[in-house]
Amino acid sequence: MTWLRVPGADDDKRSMGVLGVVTGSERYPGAAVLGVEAAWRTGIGYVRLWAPRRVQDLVLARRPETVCHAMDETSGSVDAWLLGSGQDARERDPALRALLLEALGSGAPCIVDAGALDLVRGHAGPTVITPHEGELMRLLGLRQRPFDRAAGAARIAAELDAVVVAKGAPTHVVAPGGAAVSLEARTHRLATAGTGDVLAGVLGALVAGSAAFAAAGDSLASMATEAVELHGEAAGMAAADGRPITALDLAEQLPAAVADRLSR
Ligand SMILES: NC(=O)C1=CN([C@@H]2O[C@H](COP(=O)(O)OP(=O)(O)OC[C@H]3O[C@@H](n4cnc5c(N)ncnc54)[C@H](OP(=O)(O)O)[C@@H]3O)[C@@H](O)[C@H]2O)[C@@H](O)CC1
Ligand SMILES: Nc1ncnc2c1ncn2[C@@H]1O[C@H](COP(=O)(O)OP(=O)(O)O)[C@@H](O)[C@H]1O
Repeated sequence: MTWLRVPGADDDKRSMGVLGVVTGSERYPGAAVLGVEAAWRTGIGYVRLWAPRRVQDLVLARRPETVCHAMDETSGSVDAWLLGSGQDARERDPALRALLLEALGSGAPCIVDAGALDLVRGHAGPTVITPHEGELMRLLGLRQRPFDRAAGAARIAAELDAVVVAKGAPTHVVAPGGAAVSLEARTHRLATAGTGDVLAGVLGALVAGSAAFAAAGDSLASMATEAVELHGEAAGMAAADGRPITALDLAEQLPAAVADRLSR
């Protein structure tokens, strides 16, 4: 079973999924580059990015096929939203807040990361959140380690009615109803900055590509599981022979990981 889409004669760029992305900031522009790169490399048809000009310029330098919008442009049509990577809620301006709330309230599927996690309670559509351990602690109101990440993820999934991807080693994917899987990546070389931003982009591509025919419920947890698997497989390829990897190395291996999965 795979959520990866292979285009056919009847497909076009829009039918392959339109992902709306609101990520990056003046402080963390690179997170937008990484997420957008990962979405393209996973096989999405169309990526639309809302971001400050500097972030747009950096994304376009790497991925000129991305369609960029100013923060005050109306949202238009997207199949799914990717929100929050490379943002800090404490530094959020009113335009960004309005855009995030509009996306979360739109009813479209949302992937919510990092600096948008504090707004997730306003979500109207099927939603996945991707907290790392520190972000999960914040959502749980915990101040001290150790704690049970799997149990914490299950509590938050039920409370928020959202799929939780609790990143780490292992990564726990928990559906709101409690169904859970734990996934070990092929390599611990993932312990490097920006690899979570890449995961969010992979997930965005899978959800946007699949939203037309499967929006909600268990499907979303299954998409999240496949995204974590693909991410771990691409990492294994990038880290062949134990070599160090950067987040972009990982993103560059995504097409090979996709092809490998489709050939099985
Ligand atoms: N190139 C770019 O643009 C990049 C941009 N990025 C963006 O940067 C933003 C900030 O994200 P962030 O993760 O660096 O810090 P933040 O969310 O403030 O949390 C830190 C607190 O959580 C805790 N903590 C516990 N476990 C942890 C874990 N596994 N990983 C990290 N922290 C963990 C830790 O506690 P400690 O372990 O120190 O006790 C600390 O208290 C975010 O928008 C992200 O998308 C990054 O993706 C990098 C590349
Ligand atoms: N030791 C490890 N072994 C395997 N995977 C890891 C390890 N440390 C981190 N990861 C994975 O790397 C990614 C890091 O994401 P995150 O903490 O959000 O970093 P960033 O915000 O810098 O992108 C997650 O997918 C996480 O599961």
